[in-house]
Amino acid sequence: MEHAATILIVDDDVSAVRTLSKAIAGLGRIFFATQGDAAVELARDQKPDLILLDAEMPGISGFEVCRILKEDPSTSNIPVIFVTAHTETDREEEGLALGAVDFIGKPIRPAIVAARVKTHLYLKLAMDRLNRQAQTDGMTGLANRRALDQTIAREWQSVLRTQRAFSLLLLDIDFFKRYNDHYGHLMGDECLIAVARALAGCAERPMDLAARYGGEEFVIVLPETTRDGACQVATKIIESVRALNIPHAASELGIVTVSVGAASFDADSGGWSLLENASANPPGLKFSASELLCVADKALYAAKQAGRNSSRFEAIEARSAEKVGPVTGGN
Ligand SMILES: Nc1nc2c(ncn2[C@@H]2O[C@H](COP(=O)(O)OP(=O)(O)OP(=O)(O)O)[C@@H](O)[C@H]2O)c(=O)[nH]1
Repeated sequence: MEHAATILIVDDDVSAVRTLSKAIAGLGRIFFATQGDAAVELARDQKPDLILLDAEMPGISGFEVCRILKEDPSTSNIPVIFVTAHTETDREEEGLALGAVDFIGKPIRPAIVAARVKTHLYLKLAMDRLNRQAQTDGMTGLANRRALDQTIAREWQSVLRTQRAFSLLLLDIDFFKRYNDHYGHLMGDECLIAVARALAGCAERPMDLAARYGGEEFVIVLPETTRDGACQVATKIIESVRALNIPHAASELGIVTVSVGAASFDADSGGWSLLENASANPPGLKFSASELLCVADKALYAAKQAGRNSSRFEAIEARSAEKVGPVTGGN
């Protein structure tokens, strides 16, 4: 859902803040800072949709604020408009070279400020919408494969840096071909959407990510989660899908079920010893996040072999699947 735009005004002159606020009233929620360091903090915390930034301020200058924000991946996409009395060409060039989208001269002309802010807010919100769409699976609303790959790559870097546990679940709807054949593809799509909704409800922590991997396969990314935690989520997923109680006349189980393969990179799963063997140098590590996904795939295969509607965990080194949690009934 689209949120109301937020605009940060940064100027050490309070009367300028007031004039700018008046000029852009009605275009979004406005908040302000009168110093550069407070502006950086607010931008990181609030992620405004646009910043009107005074170029000359005591302490950290507006140019320096812009440089800091553009170097930080969490704030680099926030458009910055410089507002300054120094409108010489070389100053303007310098500001634009730092990544600002526009340059407005003082004294402030309210109609010009409002028009430019409107344009840049429109572009920012449109870009946000496109980015969201590019990361979302159109049918289920879950993260798509691109978002999944990006998340895994980012989290994997964090695992190597912090040596925090990391787990992946790979899951697949049981006998889904038969479901499509029996009920038709439209009902198949409805089933995928319902299962996806159940999965989203199981990935509860803010850092968890539920994604559609492709077809009727899904992946749950569980950062900072050990093998025990991953196995608990796997069990919860199986129970949640069973609780949907979607009839599946072409399955021996009578209802739609899923099988889950779990893999973890943590102290118990041999992950840390792999890191140590890489002579404390992560680039030397002969193991990658995609290999962890292969381990989860092996575990999923084992769950399918064992009769479906269940989860299996596979350790990195031993590569022998173990049953991770009893799933009662229907099996
Ligand atoms: N309706 C629908 N079906 C899809 C979609 N994506 C993949 N499928 C179907 O999912 C089915 C997957 O079949 P299989 O890979 O043989 O797996 P399965 O029948 O679930 O069998 P097991 O995984 O062994 O339990 C195929 O029939 C695909 O056509 C989709 O977006 N919508």
